[in-house]
Amino acid sequence: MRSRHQPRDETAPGWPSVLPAPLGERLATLLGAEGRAAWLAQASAAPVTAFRVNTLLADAPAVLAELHAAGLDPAPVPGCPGCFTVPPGQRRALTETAAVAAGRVYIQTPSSVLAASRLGVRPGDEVLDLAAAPGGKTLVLAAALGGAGRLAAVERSRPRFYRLKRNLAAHGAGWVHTYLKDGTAVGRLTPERFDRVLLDAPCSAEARIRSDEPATFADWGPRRHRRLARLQGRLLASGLAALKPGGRLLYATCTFAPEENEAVLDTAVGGGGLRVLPLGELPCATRPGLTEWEGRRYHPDLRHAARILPQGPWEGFFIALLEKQTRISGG
Ligand SMILES: C[S@@+](CC[C@H](N)C(=O)[O-])C[C@H]1O[C@@H](n2cnc3c(N)ncnc32)[C@H](O)[C@@H]1O
Repeated sequence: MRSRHQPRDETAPGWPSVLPAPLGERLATLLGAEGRAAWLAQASAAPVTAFRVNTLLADAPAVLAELHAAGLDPAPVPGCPGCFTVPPGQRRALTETAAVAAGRVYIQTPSSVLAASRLGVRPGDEVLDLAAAPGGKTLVLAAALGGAGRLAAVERSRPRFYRLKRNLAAHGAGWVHTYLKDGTAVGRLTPERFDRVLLDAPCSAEARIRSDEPATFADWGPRRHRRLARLQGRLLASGLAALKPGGRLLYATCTFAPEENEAVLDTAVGGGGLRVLPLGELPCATRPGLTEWEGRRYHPDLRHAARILPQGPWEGFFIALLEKQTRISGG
């Protein structure tokens, strides 16, 4: 099947004609020529098999011993504690291990683990995961709570909500409070309640495009960016409303589109009362958030956001950490 986007190979040498040509042009601008090549390599190959040891049920040395005994060769992902990869030929064997079946291992890209970790959940926090299914990041947040605090996970899609519940139960996180709900309503229902909010927003998933799976890019284009940006903006406003003053919200997507990232954040940050916090040193290749795109200027602090570049075990991601300012009492 051909994409409805007309290929223009002459403007993007080496770009497969099956993929939308404007996507190739945008990725070159957003990620650089090398970043686009790395994206294309990931889009054209089977995904790297990475996993996280689920510390709610097991610890890394025991799990590694178990996997070695099963004939697997896990290798650590530098800078992502508890994350490992297995060689490409071992994906199936990994999925068939007792460690996966019993929930000691969760197959997940390190970028996803990194995103959830950068929210900085502390034991005792009240935490909200506003778009939670299937629950990979909820599990990271649950582990960070260390048995203290409260975690609420919201999901709008009914089938995905039940998948989330099953996943949490199977991974020792059945205690997480789950809500089948539209996340855009949560801020109004629970204003200023949470210390930490994760918004892993529904997005156009440009980092998950596979050149041999037309469904992953069939709808790609400006109309989809605009539609998703409206939803992302409403979810972000809701998440921020649910945040206590002084609390933090981590905004993440697995897409590169500025319309779904900086533009969404710029609207919120422009409203005042928010800081975009530096993310600190990241263990993977990144590009800073944009402060300008296609003639539109964004808040200068959005440079503190990061695009994780597709490279090795790292999938493309966008992350930004926001802090809601505490109110200054009037004199
Ligand atoms: C990127 S996925 C989340 C992945 C998840 N955080 C993880 O790491 O496993 C986005 C999720 O948001 C859900 N979603 C979409 N619109 C929503 C809404 N209005 N309220 C709550 N969830 C929504 C989607 O069904 C999808 O499950």
